[in-house]
Amino acid sequence: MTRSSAPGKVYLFGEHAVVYGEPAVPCAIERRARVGVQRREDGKLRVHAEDLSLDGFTVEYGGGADGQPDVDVAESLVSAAMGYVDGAIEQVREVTGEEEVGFDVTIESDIPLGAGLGSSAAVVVAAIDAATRELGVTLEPTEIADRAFRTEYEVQDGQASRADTFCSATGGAVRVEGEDCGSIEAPDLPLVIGFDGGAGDTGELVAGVRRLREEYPFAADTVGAIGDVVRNGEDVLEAGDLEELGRLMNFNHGLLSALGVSSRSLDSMVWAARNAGAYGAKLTGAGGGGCIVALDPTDETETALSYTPGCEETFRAELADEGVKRLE
Ligand SMILES: Nc1ncnc2c1ncn2[C@@H]1O[C@H](COP(=O)(O)OP(=O)(O)O)[C@@H](O)[C@H]1O
Ligand SMILES: C[C@@](O)(CCOP(=O)(O)O)CC(=O)O
Ligand SMILES: [Mg+2]
Repeated sequence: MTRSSAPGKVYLFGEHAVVYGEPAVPCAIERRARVGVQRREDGKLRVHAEDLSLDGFTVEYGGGADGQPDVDVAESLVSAAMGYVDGAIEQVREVTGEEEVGFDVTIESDIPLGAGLGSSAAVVVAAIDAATRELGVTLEPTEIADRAFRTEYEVQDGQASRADTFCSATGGAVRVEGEDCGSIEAPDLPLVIGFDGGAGDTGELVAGVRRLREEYPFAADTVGAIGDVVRNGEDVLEAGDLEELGRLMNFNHGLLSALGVSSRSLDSMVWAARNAGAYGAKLTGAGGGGCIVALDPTDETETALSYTPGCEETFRAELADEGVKRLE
């Protein structure tokens, strides 16, 4: 068994707009997905994902008579849930040249699913690293990031940026603009997360923004305005000015809201954080439901969020300096 872990992330700025070539700044956080992989001689792929919202299930497929998963839930649910792992293993087969190889894959994750903390990228990055090493191939984090991006790109129907996967593979704070990905310096950020217990469908939400952008020139301008906020934010981040950083995060949230990707519970949590004195707060990731990120060095935001209807969980997030990690 070969095991790897990879971190989730929050977006300080730039989600959605990054899909259209604007810059974005995600930061890796110490919540990880751990993936264990063991080679199988029969060419099948068997995935055990305890934490998946499908109630902990095991699927076996790839070598069966009809190639269908052997599991007693709707096919569409399984393919939605399995797309990322399946895609990661396809990348491993391609890069190692072992086209017929099978694996037992076990996934454990502290990252809520579909909540904007990048669980998909963390699972894909950790799976690619563990499975390639299981076959005796060690890839550089940038190569893992690239392969993981291709997986997200396919699962999200050709609508994905390199931001989540690069951030998860390399760790720390990163800046992504199109194919340009690099690490940046970030001060110690007092990140507080609020989670509404729900999830959004990344593919659907990205497609919704794309439609708006095609239909309304001012929606395209809104995407461009997010890019301007990010460009401003980069300088402010370098200067370590948390108050201004918070103001820009608030602005970024408003623009995302205009693009239709916020929700009632995300907005409630954002306002609870602001009223509690946070420097700023915004949704993180694809939106539709899931998590917000706020900046607050005091306990006020966490306390306020714990009393906010619609907020199921709140916690402080530490920046993860390390990206993909090789375990034992
Ligand atoms: N613990 C896990 N086990 C198996 N698959 C997972 C796990 N966590 C996430 N995934 C995959 O990632 C998908 C969620 O990704 P996505 O919709 O992009 O949201 P996010 O990346 O914000 O968490 C899940 O539907 C599933 O396919
Ligand atoms: C909306 C988007 O910018 C970020 C999605 O983040 P997440 O999967 O919700 O964590 C899509 C992308 O960059 O691929
Ligand atoms: Mg994702």
